[in-house]
Amino acid sequence: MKLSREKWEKNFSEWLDWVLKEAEIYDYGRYPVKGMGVWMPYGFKIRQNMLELIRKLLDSTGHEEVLFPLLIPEDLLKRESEHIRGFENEVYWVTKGGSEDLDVKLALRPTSETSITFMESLWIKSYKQLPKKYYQVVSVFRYETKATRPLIRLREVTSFKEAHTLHETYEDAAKQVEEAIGIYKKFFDELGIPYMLSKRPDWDKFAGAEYTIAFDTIMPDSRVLQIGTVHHLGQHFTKAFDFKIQRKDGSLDYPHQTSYGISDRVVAVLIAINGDDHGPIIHPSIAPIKVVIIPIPAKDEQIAQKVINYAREIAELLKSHDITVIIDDDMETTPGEKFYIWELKGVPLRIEIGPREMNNNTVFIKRRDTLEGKSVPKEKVVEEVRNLLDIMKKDLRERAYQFMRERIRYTEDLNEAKKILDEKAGVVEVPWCGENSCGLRLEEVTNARVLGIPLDENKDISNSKCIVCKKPAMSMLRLAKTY
Ligand SMILES: Nc1ncnc2c1ncn2[C@@H]1O[C@H](COS(=O)(=O)NC(=O)[C@@H](N)CS)[C@@H](O)[C@H]1O
Ligand SMILES: [Zn+2]
Repeated sequence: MKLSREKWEKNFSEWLDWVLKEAEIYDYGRYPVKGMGVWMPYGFKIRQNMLELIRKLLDSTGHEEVLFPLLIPEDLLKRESEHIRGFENEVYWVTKGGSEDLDVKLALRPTSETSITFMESLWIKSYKQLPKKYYQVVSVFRYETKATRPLIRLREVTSFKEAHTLHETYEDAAKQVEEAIGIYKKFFDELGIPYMLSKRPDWDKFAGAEYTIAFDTIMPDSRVLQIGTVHHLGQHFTKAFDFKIQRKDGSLDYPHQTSYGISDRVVAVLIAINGDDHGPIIHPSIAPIKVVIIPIPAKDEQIAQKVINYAREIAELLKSHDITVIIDDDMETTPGEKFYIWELKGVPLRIEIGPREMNNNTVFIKRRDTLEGKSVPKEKVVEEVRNLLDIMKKDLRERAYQFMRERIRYTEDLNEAKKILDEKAGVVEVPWCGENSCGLRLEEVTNARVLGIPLDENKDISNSKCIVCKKPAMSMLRLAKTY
């Protein structure tokens, strides 16, 4: 059975606002600072489970978690010229302490390359200490001037996981970029989040990077959201900090760096990616509640109490097998109202228990994604719940990938590219000569953003012509309407 996705697709931003508030995930728009919201308990748990997953992946690949100060002195932040040029319009400054003016302006970190490189230059002297792979999970602050949106475009990015690595050579750092891409692939795959991998064009790489590789996904409104980025920073920051190490051959040289980050956006995608008009479907990997048990009351008091006792038995059984479950035995609400709220919270499985289930020693299990249900004998409930959660993981991922694939189109006709992006958004792939001028021209003509060169597919374009200048195409180029 397919639930309607009318609202979800046609009015996605209203749908997201409605879900975040009604499901008590994240309260946005009422806290009296623009671009800053409040994680409420249920949402906080989803966020914690998501961060636990990325921490596991980083800790198991030699990364060490650290914590750097929030405030970065002006001269440090401005040390790398490209970096500050890219961020200067987005930096929040602290200029007073109490009633005193500070003699040095302090930035609220927009990201931490400068503070981390500065400290590394005091800690690291030799290639023997390399590679170093640090990460931190912090708030970063960016005075975003484009429309702020809950989780998607914040001014306080509260779940910013930034990794910063240090290497002897350019090649070592390039290998680290590949490792980081692998880690993010595992992370998004485990969460069932579909992604495209593109190398950003030179004019849109991270400020202070050699190159940027980005993970993008297509949201329900068919606009593209950048959900993670990996940057090769070369020696940009180590040169700016005059930070040299002794190399294997005894010479002194600036080490090479990478950095890679994800943010609250991952939670926004998790909530949105498999939603329908009843609400989100929280992926079983990070759902705080895997199963909600809803007792169906009987008229007779006696029987109603027995049903609740039987439901509690089932709950204990699931809990004893480490399945997070809750019983909604609130006598004030009807089963229908309970179905509504728990579908809105996106709990993957629901177990309905009435007098019939109690008498037959069965339970009735319903999937949140298809709302299909089936009766299961009590002794099979643990096995069946585990089995259904695994099936849902697979189905949710496939359904999300199908949604994304349908919105990637290829064309060699500039007008058609413009038409597609205007009418359907999504992603358009076109043959490109590799000249930046043609890429920038494309953005102008289509009023869309170049995502970059695809790294996850190689369509044969050997005899295609650049969609702008008709010279032989060197590669494909992706364009999209983005957040
Ligand atoms: N204002 C924002 N609100 C929510 N998420 C954001 C915001 N700005 C960036 N992000 C997310 O954070 C990720 C990393 O940000 S970034 O600028 O691309 N890269 C860095 O800051 C590098 N220092 C790597 S951590 C982006 O890919 C994007 O998914
Ligand atoms: Zn061209």
